[in-house]
Amino acid sequence: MEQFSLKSLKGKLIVSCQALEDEPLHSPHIMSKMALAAYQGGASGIRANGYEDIVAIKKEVPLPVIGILKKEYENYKVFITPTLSEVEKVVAAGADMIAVDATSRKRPDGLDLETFIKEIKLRYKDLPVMADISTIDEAEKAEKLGFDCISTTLVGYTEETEGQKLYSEDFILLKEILEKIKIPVIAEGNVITPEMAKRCLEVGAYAVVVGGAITRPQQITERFIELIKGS
Ligand SMILES: CC(=O)N[C@H](C=O)[C@@H](O)[C@H](O)[C@H](O)COP(=O)(O)O
Repeated sequence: MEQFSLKSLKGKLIVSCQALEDEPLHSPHIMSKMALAAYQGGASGIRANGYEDIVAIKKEVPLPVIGILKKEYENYKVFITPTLSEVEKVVAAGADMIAVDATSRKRPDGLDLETFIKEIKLRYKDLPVMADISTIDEAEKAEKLGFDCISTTLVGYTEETEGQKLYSEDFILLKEILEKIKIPVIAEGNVITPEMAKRCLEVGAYAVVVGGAITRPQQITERFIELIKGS
């Protein structure tokens, strides 16, 4: 595959293919087939978690992979590619871009975000790095620190943004971030319908990531159940 360029994702759908250990579809083989299905459906990129899943997906589809490694450290809330050790594994797996937690929360290795991104850029000069954020302040900081793009992945998943959904008030937070940020802003998190994905792009998102609504059948089933119960 030719050298990855972020431009290939402009205006496009990225499908997140993830199943954690406690989920029924947890398996690199299954995730690689999910990625293949997403590819056949027209996805332009894949977001994937963990060394084995990334390796399997890279073998299965000719699409760029945004790699992460979710790891929980005791007493820390940061879990998406939290330290350089996880970064190293995601890069070794062959990810075309990596995504890391870029919130203002404390990191398990004690590095501040500035040192963390500097170190990543020093070690992997040409590797694009996506900042997973939850607030406008975090997006602004990430842009200043030299991240290549922003993703709204953590909106609603930090203390500060608890209860918030990306789609709240017709994507108001996304619009506010877009007003302030010049680097590409990717809409991600709780985009659960094709209409919502379209709306993200309409308001100016560079690309849109959809996960559970495509690749987590338990979530899809729950949505049906929620609607039909009581009928
Ligand atoms: C908060 C968190 O852990 N987000 C993760 C980040 O990689 C994934 O579990 C999500 O599936 C992904 O962000 C896409 O979002 P959604 O599945 O809502 O379309």
